[in-house]
Amino acid sequence: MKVTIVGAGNVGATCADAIAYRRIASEIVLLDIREGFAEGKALDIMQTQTTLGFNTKVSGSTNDYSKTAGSDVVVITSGIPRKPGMTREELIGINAGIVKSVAESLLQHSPNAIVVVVSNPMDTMTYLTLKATGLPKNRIIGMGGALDSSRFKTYLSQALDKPANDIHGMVIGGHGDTTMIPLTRLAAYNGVPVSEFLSTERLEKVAADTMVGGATLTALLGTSAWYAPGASVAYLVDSILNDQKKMIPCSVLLEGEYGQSDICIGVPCIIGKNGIEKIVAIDLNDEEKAKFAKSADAVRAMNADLKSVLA
Ligand SMILES: NC(=O)C1=CN([C@@H]2O[C@H](COP(=O)(O)OP(=O)(O)OC[C@H]3O[C@@H](n4cnc5c(N)ncnc54)[C@H](O)[C@@H]3O)[C@@H](O)[C@H]2O)C=CC1
Ligand SMILES: O=C([O-])CC(=O)C(=O)O
Repeated sequence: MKVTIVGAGNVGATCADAIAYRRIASEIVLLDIREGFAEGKALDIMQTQTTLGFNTKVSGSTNDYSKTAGSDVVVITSGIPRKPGMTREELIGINAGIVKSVAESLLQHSPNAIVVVVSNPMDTMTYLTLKATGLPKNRIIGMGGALDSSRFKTYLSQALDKPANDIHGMVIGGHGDTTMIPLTRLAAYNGVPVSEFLSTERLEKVAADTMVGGATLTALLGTSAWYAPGASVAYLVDSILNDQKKMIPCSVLLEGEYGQSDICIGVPCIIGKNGIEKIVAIDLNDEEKAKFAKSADAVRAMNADLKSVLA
């Protein structure tokens, strides 16, 4: 199976590294506009083959899309990351044009690919990709919920002082500092609701830390994060290529689900060889429903800014 990753920067290269190391694909192409950059990252990853023990072929390309031909999955990480103090939404002006042209170029060479959108503001870029390409909704997947949920579980594991892999939890809604909805009511430690172990105040702190998880890292690093984002993309690509049918919160076009239409936003999805195979309707309580409606309003407002790019 062949995976192309556009953008060989922090997130794209980390994603390629994780996919190669975990033997998720047989071939990976990294593509970037920066002369020689993707080739360099690919060569560096290839030189870990014998020490890490994988045989995935990784190659780089400077903007030559013919090398990406016949990809099963394409991942879009091209564009600028935020700097400390910025929101993801502020990136729309530069990233919208990049994401649209990259999506179109990718599909010319891989017309049957499933597209994973990572560039921010991710929900808006997912909607843009859907509108610009006209692909069916199952083939356009926005990656944000997998990452936000992994941060949520990390913060829960720290609060509980229990192993992260014994914890289940999901974050739905927009992939933004104020639009994420960590579902604390449904989070569990080995099947037991986390509210049995943590006070309401502690759970509220976990939720608040999760929502600003990306901003916290951006302040610490001077640019946004890459290890957890790259690993989250690999996790999603694994579920697609190996038809794992994992339930992963992803940004997907809603057509009435969760009371919303004509918007891409994070909801739990079954991810398999056809991309989004099912949107899972979970029974939200009134408070969660209200938060989801508010999150959707904010995400929808951003889509309005795409008018000039989509014209
Ligand atoms: N959805 C999510 O959960 C996450 C999204 N992101 C987003 O991913 C994007 C990438 O972040 P980083 O990798 O940290 O940035 P980066 O700056 O390290 O890498 C971006 C790469 O894109 C390349 N690029 C720019 N325009 C291009 C084009 N037209 N064609 C091909 N390549 C092009 C650049 O040369 C650069 O190498 C940002 O928009 C960031 O906000 C980052 C982390 C998580
Ligand atoms: O915070 C950012 O800008 C990058 C991102 O989406 C994340 O790490 O969640």
